[in-house]
Amino acid sequence: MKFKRIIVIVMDSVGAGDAPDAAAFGDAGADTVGHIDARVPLRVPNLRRLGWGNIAHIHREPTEVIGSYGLMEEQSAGKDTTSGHWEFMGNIVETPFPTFPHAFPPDLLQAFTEKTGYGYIGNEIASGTEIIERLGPDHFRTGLPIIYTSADSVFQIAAHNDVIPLDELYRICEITRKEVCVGPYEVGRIIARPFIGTQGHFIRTGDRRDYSRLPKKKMVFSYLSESGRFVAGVGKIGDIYAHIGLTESYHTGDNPADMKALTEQLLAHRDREGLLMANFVDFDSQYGHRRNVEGYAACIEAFDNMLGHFLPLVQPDELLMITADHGNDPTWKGTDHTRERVPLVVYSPALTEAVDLGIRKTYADLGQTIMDNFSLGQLPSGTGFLSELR
Ligand SMILES: O=P(O)(O)O[C@H]1O[C@H](CO)[C@@H](O)[C@H]1O
Ligand SMILES: [Mn+2]
Ligand SMILES: [Mn+2]
Repeated sequence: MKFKRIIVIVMDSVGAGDAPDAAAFGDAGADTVGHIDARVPLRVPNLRRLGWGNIAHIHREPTEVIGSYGLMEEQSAGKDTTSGHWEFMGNIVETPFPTFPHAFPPDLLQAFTEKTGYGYIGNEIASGTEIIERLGPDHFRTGLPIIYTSADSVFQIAAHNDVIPLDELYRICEITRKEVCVGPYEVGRIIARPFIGTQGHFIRTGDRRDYSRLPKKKMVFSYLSESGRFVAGVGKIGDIYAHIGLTESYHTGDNPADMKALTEQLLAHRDREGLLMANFVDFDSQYGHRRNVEGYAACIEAFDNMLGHFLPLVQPDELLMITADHGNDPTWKGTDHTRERVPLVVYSPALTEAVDLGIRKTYADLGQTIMDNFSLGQLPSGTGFLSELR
């Protein structure tokens, strides 16, 4: 069976239990959904209907399953958003992007100052909400951007909108992307982290921007758009794929805005063939990194509720796939991502059986399924599951 449109939703960081290689990442035993459900039994009737009860470690509830379901393992040498998303679309990241466990070296910071004209404060491994509160007074006093990183390959630049206007922050990030973080310092992403509010009550805004490094391998988006299909990204998708191969991009601020844009774009593309892909980032940025179990649980339940309104819109010539890019167990040590298998559920009203898709050996199986659906050939990695669907 083939479909006219494929819809991919990435629940950012919603992992389903430690991957076989989790120990190498210090994450043996991590389980984002399982540990949340153990603390806050999840009410997720729609995800259950799609098969979540068979793949995530959640409490039992009698449910009629109408979706096909499986787990996917990441092959890429990294557990960040970029490597996960690129692998979905056929680009396994073999050489890890550079990380800075001791913060950024002096020559890199010197280049930052020379190229952008700005000094900096910070230069730490930090959690973004914590560092802006701690360095807020310094930031206002000096007018300098706050620079920090994490276990991920990221160069994050935070600034209050009243200290460095948004356009200026974006300009600094663009220069950092093109001229500072180059060569051995070519990080996965430069991230603009604008915030507003007053000391003790700072709020990071939805104007965050991710500046991805350029992928060196061709991915599914390009095959699709070169064959005349539309490729519409919602949320961070455009940024994550460095805006390559997309025909349209709809940047959003939060999960409800993602669902609104996704719904609007689905309805707007009913006469076309192509791909609609959305990243829902709140799970990760608002709750996973903050190690907020209750908030994470509520966010999953709110997503499930929105999904309940979205599912009836999906037509028989459309295929919906819902997955995640890595874990971020809110009960785990630290504040970073966790190496986990990710859940995969697949739904179309045209399908009549709930098929167990098993444990997929690479996220690229998702992209190869899209390639097969549109007869676009074979990616360097990935085994499509289109022919397994019933
Ligand atoms: O603590 P905050 O600023 O949310 O940063 C987090 O967000 C980054 C990108 O997902 C991660 O690398 C992690 O550092
Ligand atoms: Mn992510
Ligand atoms: Mn993250």
